[in-house]
Amino acid sequence: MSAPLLKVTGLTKAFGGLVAVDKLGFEVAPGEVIGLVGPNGSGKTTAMNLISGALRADRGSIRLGDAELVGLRPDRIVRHGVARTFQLVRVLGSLSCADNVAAGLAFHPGGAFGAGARERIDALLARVGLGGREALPAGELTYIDQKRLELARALALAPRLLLLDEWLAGLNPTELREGIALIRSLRDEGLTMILVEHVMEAVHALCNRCVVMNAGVLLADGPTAEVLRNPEVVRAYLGEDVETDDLPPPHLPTGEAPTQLNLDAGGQHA
Ligand SMILES: Nc1ncnc2c1ncn2[C@@H]1O[C@H](COP(=O)(O)OP(=O)(O)OP(=O)(O)O)[C@@H](O)[C@H]1O
Repeated sequence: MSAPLLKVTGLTKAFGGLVAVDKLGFEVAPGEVIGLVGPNGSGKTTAMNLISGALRADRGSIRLGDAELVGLRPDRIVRHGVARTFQLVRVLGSLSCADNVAAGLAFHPGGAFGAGARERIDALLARVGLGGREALPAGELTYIDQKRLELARALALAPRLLLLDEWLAGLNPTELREGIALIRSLRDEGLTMILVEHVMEAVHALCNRCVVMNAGVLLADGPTAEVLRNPEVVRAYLGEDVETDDLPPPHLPTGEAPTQLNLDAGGQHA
């Protein structure tokens, strides 16, 4: 494997007595797209927040290339090349779609402003399927289109590492297919990504490798199909009393309704 782009070591974050991320370690190679998966509350979003600097680690190291990110402010981490989307979309609702993307471009290392940014904004909006909506206030977009806009804003930062927190959640089957195709096109261009995702169809389609967390700790790290078949991983998702022979196949034909392994559904496979 080539030198990792991202190397996380001993990463730890507690909220009071709850250790949300506990000595987490994993690597991501340049151009790799990994799935960061695990049951609800296992620490995935906290790990993303630590990498993007929204939260400060108690201990451990996050290296992006030669740079140590722990201790840096989020805006510094952006300048090192980390961009993200949020589990609950955060767009600037009163600003136009174009201005939302312009806000991302302004933080791009080297910056891009005014007329010079116009072409890039239009291209980014078209890229995520929002061509022609430049002037529309972001708050008037549907939730799914706000997700697209948030992705365009993240891409405006020209990231080296893109963190997508459940970007494909809540899409209908057609939107999911489009969403997967869009992420795949970014992957084909060599963008390194971490996908926190419960939609297993997307994980199988996009991630060669998965890192699985459970109760803050790393449970498994390996090829996607193998890891998601791992009985320990299955038990973590579905509970101790599940017969692993009864499990759904690790791969679904494209076009089926999205499969979600989700403990919110009372331990059911929803
Ligand atoms: N700011 C916070 N303050 C206190 N506890 C928190 C905070 N953020 C997360 N937690 C707790 O840390 C644990 C891990 O949460 P986290 O959101 O990282 O899990 P997750 O794997 O992303 O879950 P989900 O799949 O449901 O999004 C949970 O028990 C959660 O309640």
